[in-house]
Amino acid sequence: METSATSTSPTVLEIRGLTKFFGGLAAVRNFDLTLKHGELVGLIGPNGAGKTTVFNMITGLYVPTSGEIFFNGTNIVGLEPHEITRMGIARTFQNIRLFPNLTVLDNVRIAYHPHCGYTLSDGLLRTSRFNIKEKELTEQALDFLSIFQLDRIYNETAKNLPYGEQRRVEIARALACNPKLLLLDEPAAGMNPREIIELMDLIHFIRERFNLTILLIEHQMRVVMGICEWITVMDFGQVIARGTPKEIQENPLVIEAYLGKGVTHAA
Ligand SMILES: Nc1ncnc2c1ncn2[C@@H]1O[C@H](COP(=O)(O)OP(=O)(O)OP(=O)(O)O)[C@@H](O)[C@H]1O
Repeated sequence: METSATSTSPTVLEIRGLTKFFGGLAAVRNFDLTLKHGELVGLIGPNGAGKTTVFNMITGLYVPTSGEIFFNGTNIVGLEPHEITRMGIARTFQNIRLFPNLTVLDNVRIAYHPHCGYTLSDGLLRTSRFNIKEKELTEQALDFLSIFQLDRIYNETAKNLPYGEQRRVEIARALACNPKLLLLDEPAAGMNPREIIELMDLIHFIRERFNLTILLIEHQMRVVMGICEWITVMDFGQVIARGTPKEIQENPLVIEAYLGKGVTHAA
């Protein structure tokens, strides 16, 4: 399978012994993962396996009970979500979290605002600096939208878009933060077959265009098996298998984890 990562690519993310308890429940236990620059890796497992909890710990929404998460060599455990975003980790959510009543353009412009270059008082007083910077921001956001072929619908209200386009806007907004690592949480959920094919092309495209490393949670096996170079499988909070898509499809522990729970689309 085509990959932009090689065995000598630098390590972007290294997770060691990551554990999260909610009361007596070990949602994630002793989780390890290493991502090399440019890799596209899948994280799969039955419902409740602990995948989103891993994402929530990487992005600082949950503080791990124990364990370490190194991003480009820095342990990011204990940092605030906005600090982690600023360091270069972006994510999308299982349920799309756009601002439904804002336009496509404004949804993306928001991602640029921490770097907008004007102060609150500039904004309140509508100074010339505010006007110049806002114009620059709009042009930058429109250029960015054109990369995703979303410029033609820049003025549409987000909630009125078809599901697949909302996902594209959400991915564009995540990339506007200029991340080095992108975490995608079930991007194909709710998509029709045509949207799924477009999504697979988009994920390949953004990896190359933005020189990204991507970690993907996905229940749609067609997507995971079709685009990921490596897959890690979780069940009941623990890693039960790692390997290539082919190895994972043939792994008896994986088949049992899925079939045992009545999910028949794993193989
Ligand atoms: N904030 C929380 N408080 C208590 N329990 C939680 C919390 N978040 C997750 N859990 C529990 O942790 C376990 C793992 O949940 P998680 O959402 O990480 O699974 P998942 O693999 O992402 O599942 P799915 O594929 O259904 O999204 C589940 O039993 C879940 O109920």
